[in-house]
Amino acid sequence: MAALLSLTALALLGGSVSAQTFQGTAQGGFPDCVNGPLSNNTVCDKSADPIARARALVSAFTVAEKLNLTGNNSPGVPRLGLPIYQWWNEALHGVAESPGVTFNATGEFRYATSFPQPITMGAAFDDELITAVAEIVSTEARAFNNHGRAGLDFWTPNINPYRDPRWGRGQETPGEDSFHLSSYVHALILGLQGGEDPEIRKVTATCKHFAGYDIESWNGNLRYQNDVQISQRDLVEYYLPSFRSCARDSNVGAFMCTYSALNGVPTCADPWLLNDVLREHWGWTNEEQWVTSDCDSIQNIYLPHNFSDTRQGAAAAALNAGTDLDCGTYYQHHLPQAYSEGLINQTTVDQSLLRLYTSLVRTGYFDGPDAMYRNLTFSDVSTPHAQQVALTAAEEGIVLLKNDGLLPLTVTNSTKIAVIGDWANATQQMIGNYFGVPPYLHSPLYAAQQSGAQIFNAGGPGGQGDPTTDHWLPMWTAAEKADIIIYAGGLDISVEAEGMDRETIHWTGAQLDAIGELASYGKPTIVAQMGDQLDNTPLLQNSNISALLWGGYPGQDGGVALFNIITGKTAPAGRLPVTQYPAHYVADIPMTDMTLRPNETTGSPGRTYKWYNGTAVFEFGYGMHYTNFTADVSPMAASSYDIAALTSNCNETYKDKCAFESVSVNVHNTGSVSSDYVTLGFLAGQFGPSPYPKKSLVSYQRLHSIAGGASATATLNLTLGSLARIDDVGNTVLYPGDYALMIDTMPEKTMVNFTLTGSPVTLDLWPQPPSGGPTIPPSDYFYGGYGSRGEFPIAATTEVLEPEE
Ligand SMILES: O=[N+]([O-])c1ccc(O[C@@H]2O[C@@H](CO)[C@H](O)[C@H]2O)cc1
Repeated sequence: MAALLSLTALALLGGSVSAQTFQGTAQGGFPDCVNGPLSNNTVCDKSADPIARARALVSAFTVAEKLNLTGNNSPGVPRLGLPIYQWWNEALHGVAESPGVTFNATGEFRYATSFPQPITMGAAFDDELITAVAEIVSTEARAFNNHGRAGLDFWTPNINPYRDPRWGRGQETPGEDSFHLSSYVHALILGLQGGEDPEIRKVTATCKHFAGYDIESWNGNLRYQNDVQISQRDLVEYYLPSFRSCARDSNVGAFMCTYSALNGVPTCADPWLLNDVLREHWGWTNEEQWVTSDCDSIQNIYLPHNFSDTRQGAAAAALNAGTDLDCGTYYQHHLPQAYSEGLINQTTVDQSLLRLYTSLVRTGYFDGPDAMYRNLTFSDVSTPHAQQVALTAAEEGIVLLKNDGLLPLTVTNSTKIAVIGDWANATQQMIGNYFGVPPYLHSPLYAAQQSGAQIFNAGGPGGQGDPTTDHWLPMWTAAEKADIIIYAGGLDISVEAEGMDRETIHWTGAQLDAIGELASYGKPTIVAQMGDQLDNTPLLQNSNISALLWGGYPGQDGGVALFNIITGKTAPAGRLPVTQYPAHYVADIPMTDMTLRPNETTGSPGRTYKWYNGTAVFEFGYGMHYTNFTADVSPMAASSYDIAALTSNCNETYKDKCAFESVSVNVHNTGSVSSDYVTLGFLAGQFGPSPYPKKSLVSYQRLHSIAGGASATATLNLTLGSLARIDDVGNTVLYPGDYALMIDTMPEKTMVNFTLTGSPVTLDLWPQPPSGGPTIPPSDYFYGGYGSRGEFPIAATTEVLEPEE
């Protein structure tokens, strides 16, 4: 009879299998490659090829052991001295609490650096910053791993584009633009994994959620159940580029599929998506890189998707499609049955385990105590450098949206400032979701108090819905005593988070009432809008509000960053990474409409800056400075280019990666304040299939500290892919037509025109799904069979089947 072991029992097993074990932690330490049972196995031979090493290990497992190694709670193989291993580790914006990551209550490893949420770091438009952040995260992750407090793979980044302003997890992403996401994620993976293709991978990053996942719970549509309908054109143009960047261009170690189904097929059971697109079309290797399910999404293939009639059928469908690891227990429970029924074979199981263990080999897991990164300790965590980068990341991501000249604020000992609002004394709010324990949390109030000014503080109106006003009096008292009023408020993760989409993008609760009354004092008033975007129209229309800043979730030093910007210690240069829509947008289009272009039949006004046909409150890319800039583009090499010549001169395997032109942009600071400047390059033109995007971001570069009166040069590298558009079936095509390159936004600072001549050329032929596209009409967004068995949800079991030997 097969024995059932509880996870607790499995965790205890670690003590008997591992050379180094860490009592009370989720990880089992490293295998003993010197004296342990594996010491003569090739997996312990550092000079052997990583794949051969992993293959030797996998061939030492029995079938029962193999099947039991397919869940995130890996029990290891005690008889071989293979320790338990927890694959589920998180590090969205710093090493984060998760099943595989544990923080100590006191002493060493009680904290890790907590950077801003990606939505704030996205606003920095600074890829070098992102690599620097990721290098710190991976260093700290390694230090945690060395002490049994984290694994070696991390389920980050979340790079689903922030398509709809209601999405509760938009804060986890760098924004709405697919080119921006692709560039950002490349920089991030470089820092997390320790290079393009390092001999020893620092940590394995995981691009999630592949693909088309961006609804939590909206109008009864749950993420576990949704069957999103996306055309091939929209997939290639918008939903997939960031994932292509991960797989094809950044060599990321792992992917995660989604809870939802895409065009009728749950993504974790979709061989077209996981094999034809990911592995074959994007050249993601078969032996080294693995796909994990989302947590319990294998179970969702059975229910509520009803994609398989049996539980073992659901598990087999996922494994056979290319989902190598189950975050959950469905594989461990049901693959034995699937195996005995012949639904899966050993070759497929071996392939998945080979991918998983090659990834551990690549991180030096079997290389002993002298391996690279093993010397990292708690002294490498939260270093002065890490603290500085966390502050810089927050400063770079803050966006100035309105300023009548009040900012930067001069602060002296006699300045009287009221710091009011639900975010005035924000601590935990600043780090959003997927957090660890930060070394400190410096609130706006803390930062204001450090400035030497006289500070009067009051909490806010209870911004997320408190209907009472009996605690409002301190707001008026503080405002009356002060000369300047700062209101810090907005959203927090009590209303936007995983499992929770928003219904409104209005300011929440009674905040507008409170802000309006504060502004009516007639004193200079500044609003810091935190959390994700809200319709700020009322604040723009109120002439008593002098300045408005957006800060998102700015991390452990967010308050200091905000105050540094307000006082001009640091000049603002962040740009909105998403469109700020008017509040009626959410009534104009259901969240479940995945289409991007305006549509007269459905009434959709379109999505993102590329297609929205209404008037945005603030455009994607908007951001003010404390100075003025001009930007002049150097002439292109030609005014007309022949498509045939461009493509025949291109020797890349993937033609869209071929260089087109490097455009120099001379940026001149015409004011007196030293400031960063984000150079955004957009391409526009009426070519390819209509309706055309209004413009598309094709390159960006953040220039640093340009002194007043000085100039700096940005280089915008354009590729053939920058010029291409996507046809109706997803092919990437270069079309003849008139093109315009624009710098900056609102208003464009400069424009260069050029022409492409000749016949269209396909740069990338898209692999069609077997069905040839969506089978469900766009009006029927969701799978009809939801809950038809009446069994959903099934509680996840905490027991793991240990098959017989
Ligand atoms: O059961 N839980 O505690 C639990 C917690 C988080 C959770 O979310 C999923 O797990 C994350 C794994 O990285 C994915 O990004 C997210 O979709 C799914 C399940």
